[in-house]
Amino acid sequence: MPTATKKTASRNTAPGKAAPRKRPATKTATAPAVTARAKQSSKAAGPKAALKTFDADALWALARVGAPSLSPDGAQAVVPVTRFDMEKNRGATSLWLLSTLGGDPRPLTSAGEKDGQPRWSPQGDLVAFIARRDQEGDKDEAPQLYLIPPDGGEARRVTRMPFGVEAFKWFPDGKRLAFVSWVDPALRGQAAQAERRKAEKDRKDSAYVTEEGFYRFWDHALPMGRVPHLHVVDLDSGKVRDLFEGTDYELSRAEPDADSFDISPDGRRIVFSFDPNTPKTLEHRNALAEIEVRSGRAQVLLREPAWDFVAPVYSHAGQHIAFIACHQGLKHTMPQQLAVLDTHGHWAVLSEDWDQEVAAPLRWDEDDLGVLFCAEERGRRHLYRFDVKTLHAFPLCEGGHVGAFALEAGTLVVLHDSASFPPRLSVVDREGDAQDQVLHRIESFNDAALSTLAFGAVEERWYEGALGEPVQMWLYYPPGFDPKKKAKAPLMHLIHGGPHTAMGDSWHWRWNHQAMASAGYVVACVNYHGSSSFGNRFADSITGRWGELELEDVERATDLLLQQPWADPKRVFATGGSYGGYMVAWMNGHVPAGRYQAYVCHAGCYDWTAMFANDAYLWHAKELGTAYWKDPAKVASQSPIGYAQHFNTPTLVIHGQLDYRVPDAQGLAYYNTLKAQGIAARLVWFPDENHWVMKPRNSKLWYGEFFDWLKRHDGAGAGGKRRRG
Ligand SMILES: CSCC[C@H](NC=O)C(=O)N[C@@H](Cc1ccccc1)C(=O)O
Repeated sequence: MPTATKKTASRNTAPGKAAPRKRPATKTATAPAVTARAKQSSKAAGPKAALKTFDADALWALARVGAPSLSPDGAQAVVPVTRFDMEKNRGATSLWLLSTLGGDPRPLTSAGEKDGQPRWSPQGDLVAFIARRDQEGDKDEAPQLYLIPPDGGEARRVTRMPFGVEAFKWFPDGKRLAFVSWVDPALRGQAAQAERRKAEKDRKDSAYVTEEGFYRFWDHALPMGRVPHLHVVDLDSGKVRDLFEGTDYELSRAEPDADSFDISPDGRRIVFSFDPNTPKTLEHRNALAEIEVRSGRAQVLLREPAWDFVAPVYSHAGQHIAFIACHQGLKHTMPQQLAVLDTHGHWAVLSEDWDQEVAAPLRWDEDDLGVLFCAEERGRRHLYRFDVKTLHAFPLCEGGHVGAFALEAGTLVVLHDSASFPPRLSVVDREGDAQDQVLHRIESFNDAALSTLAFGAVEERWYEGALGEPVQMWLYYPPGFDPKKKAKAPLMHLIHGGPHTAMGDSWHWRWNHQAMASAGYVVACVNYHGSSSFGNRFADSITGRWGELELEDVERATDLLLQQPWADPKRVFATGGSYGGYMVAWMNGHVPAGRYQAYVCHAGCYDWTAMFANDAYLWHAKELGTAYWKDPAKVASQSPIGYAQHFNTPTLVIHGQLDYRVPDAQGLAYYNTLKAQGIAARLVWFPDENHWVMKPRNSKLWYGEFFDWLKRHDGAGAGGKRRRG
């Protein structure tokens, strides 16, 4: 399994359409030198050892490999690796060094610390990373920047930012770092910020008071009165300068990361994306500005009210800036496109004729004639090189799912996963023909564990969905599934969120398809109308009529699957998270009793009017086609709450209190409504989880509750009847 040389997923062709364009097959080659660690472990597993069931424990026992950074010569990669301890209910991230030529991995920092976002210095002599450490009795109150030589030694703390460090990049001279920290924009100097930090800490009252339109995000309140500024630290002196001090500039308040700015190759300028509007909202369109590092003078490079501009990166020659442009003024679902700005202020969208969404980060190829980025395509995610002259996108590495990449001195490394293996690192062989794409594995952190586990087959299917249009569905089968066997198999829809996301041949740490299939279910993931990766028309098709086409797509899939001889009509379930949770609540109000034996609704959207309490309240109004005060009936007609009188199916409702994307009142209102009507329902409410369940023990409980609920309603009883809770 871990060193598979072929794709696990088979595919059929979209009905009424030409076969998907021919693309190179991905092959995975064994790394030039297999590590001793991998050798030992596969020996321990033994060729005939019985394979174990892939369950929550096995899922959490796997190492989680993060995005790589390459040494300037491309010979080594540094990566964060997180391991969890179910017993202790926590994880630890440490940094590992991997040779891109083959060889044993080497720990750079020791486990027990949360060391993240490693970046190799341009000279190759240091690795910088962000950590919160207790070093020689000196404990960080917030994450700080650290440096460590790649050949070992102690890590050195380089910042003591009162409010911590979020993200950073190296200056080309290797002597400075640019980084993000949230500060009070009214104050000057680090001492004043430190005072402010103390005042925040000593505060005895606790109210959050604001006049901002954007004040909470995902699972946290934004700092009151503080905003993200770009800073520079000089590594020799430790001196820190706030580049935005005394200006109105700030980076995005929605988790500003290292993609929101870039340093010019001569180190003199920094380009960044910012929201030029006041007050800020999550829905504003960003502009691009550039700051001269020495003088601190900033100027707006590009601002177009109808466009959102993010993720700028300089070309190697410094003559061009590639960035992501999204024409939201035209339509809020417009795709993110690749654009380039030159030194004369001319800019152009390059990927206009390419019906795929460009994802950050962007990276100029070494010849400055192409830009590398990842993009989804029909339930997969590939790494592309977009040629800026021919405007042609060429896949450099096909997923599965390519999550991240790094390029240095001709060495291209990808972090990629599939339905059958978690994220792993490989070197992409760029020599030769793409038809014969070869990946060289450079680590084997999970190979031993995976070799002891049973995984089922994965299949891509196309069928005629709503509007008579082709719809893609992925089927994950239980290990050893034999369609010819007499015993019937239960069927489970796993409905994705978004709605503008997609499920496919990828690994999922929270809703793991294989873990669900391993429990005996044939898991169906329908990429319903509205899903991303099938072009803008498909994504936009549900605007103003949420629920309608998606339901038809799911229902048609159920019809199709129930025709299979192996399908057990008494054990049909639908589960989903977030927008997928919305879908199962919608199904409860629209599908006749008995069709599905039970639902699981995780963090589901239930009432689009009350959803105005969430952090993205302006976004769903656009998706629904109106705001509730303008056309309450239209909003109600797209809300499951409007169909409560038709609810009929037992439902497990799960929600986290720290969920600001879909506030837990949504789940509680749904649960209370089911209870009030005497419909079987169970609530799993986490006081310490957000939109996702992130803690090992909570996740294990989640899987247990999930499967118990389906088992309890698996058709032996009164399918279709209302059941008393
Ligand atoms: C700028 S907000 C993006 C919302 C995002 N959708 C992506 O397609 C999302 O978080 N979706 C939630 C569900 C949701 C839908 C509408 C409003 C709030 C939440 C999800 O499914 O994860």
